[in-house]
Amino acid sequence: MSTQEPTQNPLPRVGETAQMSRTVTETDVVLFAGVTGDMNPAHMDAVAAAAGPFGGRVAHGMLTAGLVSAVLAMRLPGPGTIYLTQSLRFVRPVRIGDTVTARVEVVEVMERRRRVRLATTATNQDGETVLDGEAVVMVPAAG
Ligand SMILES: C[C@@H](O)CC(=O)SCCNC(=O)CCNC(=O)[C@H](O)C(C)(C)COP(=O)(O)OP(=O)(O)OC[C@H]1O[C@@H](n2cnc3c(N)ncnc32)[C@H](O)[C@@H]1OP(=O)(O)O
Repeated sequence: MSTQEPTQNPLPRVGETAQMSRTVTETDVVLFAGVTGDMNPAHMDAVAAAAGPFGGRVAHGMLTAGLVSAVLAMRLPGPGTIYLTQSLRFVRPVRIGDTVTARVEVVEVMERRRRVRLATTATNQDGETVLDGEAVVMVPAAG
C-alpha cells in the first residue's frame, strides 16, 4: 500500500508564455464551415466577398480563435485545461495563406480555485495583431 499523496497538475506562473503557428488553408476554412455550419459568403464565396469590406474571402474569426484554444489545450496550461471564459476582438482579417501565430501569456494565477487568467493574442506573418482578448481557464488538479 502506498502512502504517497497523488501529484497535482502544476499551476503555471505569471509571465509564462506559449505560442503555436499555423498557415490557414482553403481546406481549413471549408472544414470549419462544414463543422460549424457557418457558410458566410465572406468566407465561402469569392465573388460575393470581393464586393465586401475586405475585397476577398477571409477566414472565420472563430477559426483564428480556435488556434488560441489549441495553445491553451496543448501548451499552456496544457492538456486537461478547461475553458471558463474568453473575450475576443477581431482586429484585422485573416486571409487564406496567412500564417497565424496564437500566443498566450499568464497574467494572474488564482491558486485556491486553480483558475488562470491569460492574455490571448494572434498575429499574422507581418507581426500585425489580428485578434486579441483574454481567457480564464481552470487547471484541474488531476486529469
Ligand atoms: C460571423 C462570421 O461568419 C464572420 C467572421 O468571422 S468575419 C472574420 C472575423 N472578423 C474580422 O476579420 C474583422 C477584422 N477586423 C477589422 O478588420 C477591423 O477591426 C475593422 C475593419 C472591422 C474595423 O477597423 P477600423 O475601421 O480601422 O476601425 P477603427 O480602428 O477606425 O476603430 C473604430 C472604432 O471601432 C473600434 N473597433 C475596431 N475594431 C474593433 C473590434 N474588432 N472590436 C471591437 N471594437 C473595435 C475601435 O476601438 C474604435 O472605437 P473608438 O471607441 O472609436 O476608439
